[in-house]
Amino acid sequence: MTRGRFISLEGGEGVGKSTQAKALAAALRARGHAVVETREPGGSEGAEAIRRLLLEGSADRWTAGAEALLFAAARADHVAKTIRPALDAGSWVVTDRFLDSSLAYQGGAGGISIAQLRALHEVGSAGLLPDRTLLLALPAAEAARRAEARDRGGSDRIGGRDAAYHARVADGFATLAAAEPERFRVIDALGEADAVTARLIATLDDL
Ligand SMILES: Nc1ncnc2c1ncn2[C@@H]1O[C@H](COP(=O)(O)OP(=O)(O)OP(=O)(O)O)[C@@H](O)[C@H]1O
Ligand SMILES: Cc1cn([C@H]2C[C@H](O)[C@@H](COP(=O)(O)O)O2)c(=O)[nH]c1=O
Repeated sequence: MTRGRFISLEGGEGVGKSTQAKALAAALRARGHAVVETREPGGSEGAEAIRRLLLEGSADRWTAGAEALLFAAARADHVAKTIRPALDAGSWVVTDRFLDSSLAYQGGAGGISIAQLRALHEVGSAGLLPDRTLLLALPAAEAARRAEARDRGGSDRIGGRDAAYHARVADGFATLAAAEPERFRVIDALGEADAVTARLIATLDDL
């Protein structure tokens, strides 16, 4: 059995990852692939329970270190219970966020070192990386407009952090993409959703 392909969608709040994860999974299925569509934090029973701990409650519920550990623990369960079994069965896996979200949010924006976050990922998930990471790029004002129209002021613990935090997240993603051009593709997320999906699909030809 040929191992499946592992694709992650990344980017800040409101850039269209969830919309595009669904559309990309549908487009891959239409091409005859078995596809598992998943998300982080979450994607397995244990990780969905940790998601609630991470995204609900007061802003100061966790220290920065505890938050990083919880994301790594959720990812370890997600990888063991959902991602690796699907890849081993030959399915494509499309995930809405993965390790790079921890590197950009808890690392670039939150102050935990990238080396420590990668070490946690090594312990929890044996360092598994996507075959391709699609970073959706959108001007901050448009991303905020879309997120606001969707959430109507009711954002979660992390989405509700201030604009300076989210600007550091965006810078963190850009730095990660520049450092790993083989794995990352930066996709213009402006325009109609269908046009964005076509851009995403075009970056997967070699896989
Ligand atoms: N190409 C698009 N043009 C206009 N609106 C869009 C487009 N893609 C998605 N949206 C809308 O923007 C909002 C945010 O999209 P979505 O939830 O997919 O983003 P996200 O990156 O997953 O956000 P978050 O990380 O905050 O959950 C949704 O209301 C969605 O319907
Ligand atoms: C995986 C991951 C996520 N986050 C943050 C990013 C968002 O604010 C939330 C998830 O919400 P979404 O609507 O499902 O995108 O969690 C993070 O800070 N670190 C991570 O590793």
